[in-house]
Amino acid sequence: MKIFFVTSNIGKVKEAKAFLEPLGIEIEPLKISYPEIQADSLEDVVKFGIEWLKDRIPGYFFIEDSGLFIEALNGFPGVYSAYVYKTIGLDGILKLMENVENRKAYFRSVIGYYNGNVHIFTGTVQGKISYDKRGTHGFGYDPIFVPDGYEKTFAEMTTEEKNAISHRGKALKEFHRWLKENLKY
Ligand SMILES: O=c1[nH]c(=O)c2ncn([C@@H]3O[C@H](COP(=O)(O)OP(=O)(O)OP(=O)(O)O)[C@@H](O)[C@H]3O)c2[nH]1
Ligand SMILES: [Mg+2]
Repeated sequence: MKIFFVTSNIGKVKEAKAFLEPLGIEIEPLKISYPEIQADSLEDVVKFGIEWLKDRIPGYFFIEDSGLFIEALNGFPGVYSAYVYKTIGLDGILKLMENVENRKAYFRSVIGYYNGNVHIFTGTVQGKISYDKRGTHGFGYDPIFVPDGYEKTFAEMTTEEKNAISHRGKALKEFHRWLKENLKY
């Protein structure tokens, strides 16, 4: 089966393909930008996005909204992660975290799939903000995020290694489980 993935982020496409294509689900990326509302939760952003997109996409599709939530910053950048990444970037976050001992943070991913109805799948990974940027793989905040139980950042992992433990990997796993049960492919 083929599903559209509406996103402007090729890093997300790479991860979704690495996860779902070996399972027999073809992913076709569609770079259509949709409004991302200023909401309190990633779920609300995803639900609004689906409502806006559903009559514009020629088939079943999903979108994904994700964010980095830093404990010492009361959850910032959270739902604003993309904007903060584009403005102050990794150096800005490291600067905000200078002399901050509590490095705890988590990533959250919310996938919304539309097949006539909306289905939501989520994943979280706990970790820490590093003191400097490390690694060249991945995208976004990967060079400054160290998942719990590891010494290396997400950017020092291969796509497969990251998918096995990441927020998006967990959400994709839930999504795949649902597809298998409901489509019997
Ligand atoms: O280190 C990271 N590891 C990840 O696994 C990850 N996933 C998302 N992000 C960043 O968090 C923001 C999400 O915003 P976001 O969901 O709106 O994505 P986006 O705008 O890049 O693409 P899209 O909205 O077109 O799909 C963006 O700045 C992403 O770079 C990540 N950073
Ligand atoms: Mg976005």
